[in-house]
Amino acid sequence: MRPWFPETLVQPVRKQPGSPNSHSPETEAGRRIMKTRVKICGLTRVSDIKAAVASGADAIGLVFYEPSPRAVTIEQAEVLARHIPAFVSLVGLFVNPPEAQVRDVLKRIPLDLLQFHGDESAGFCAQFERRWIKAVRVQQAGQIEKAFSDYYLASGLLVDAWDPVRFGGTGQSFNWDLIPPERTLPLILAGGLSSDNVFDAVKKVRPWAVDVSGGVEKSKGIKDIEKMSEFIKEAHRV
Ligand SMILES: O=C(O)c1ccccc1N[C@@H]1O[C@H](COP(=O)(O)O)[C@@H](O)[C@H]1O
Repeated sequence: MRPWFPETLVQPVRKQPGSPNSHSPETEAGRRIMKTRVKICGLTRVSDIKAAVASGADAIGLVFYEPSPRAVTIEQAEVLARHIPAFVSLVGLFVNPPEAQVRDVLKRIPLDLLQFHGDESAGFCAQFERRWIKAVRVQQAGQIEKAFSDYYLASGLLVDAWDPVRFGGTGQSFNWDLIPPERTLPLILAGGLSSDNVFDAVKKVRPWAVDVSGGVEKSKGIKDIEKMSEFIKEAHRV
């Protein structure tokens, strides 16, 4: 298994002969230099997008899954997308979508990344000529290792809590001990994160990025400016 690590993003640090790779996140140098990326998901208002960007969000997620209380229409998304500045990524979240739905959204919304949060196959995810990440709803040991292999063409693997009814956005966390330390793709940690636990989560899991929805809301689909700002501060404090 070829471990994934963004070596180009880490300042080269001279390595002592015989010491571990100084570019690894497990080393002191890696720890000092890595900044955990933050995605805020499920925004429905321009004012929330502006606040998330001003707080330092690296990515904004729009939900194209109708049963979600955070879902937006293509028309709403067109307006929201105009407020995403350069160097902030716009992510479109789908759950088991018909192929035509993804294509319709892509025709009108300048998405940087597709997030597939259902039971989509790797072949399905890879057909849109757009970078994509795959969510795994973690229930048992070994599932994440298998997903690293099944979805090796993804730009990242998102790990979220499993729920018998809902596909995500549940506000529930899961057992982080099930996350393997060896990773072949950038790992995005999600599920029940908030400013209360994101520091511990980043410290323990050392993810490439964190993704939050419910933990920074006032009510479903309505974000709380203070909570977003506090969340990003805490994620970067590690
Ligand atoms: O946000 C939603 O409504 C949603 C609906 C269906 C699938 C995924 C959804 N959101 C994603 O779920 C995780 C965890 O969210 P939370 O922080 O626990 O509320 C996150 O990756 C969202 O992008």
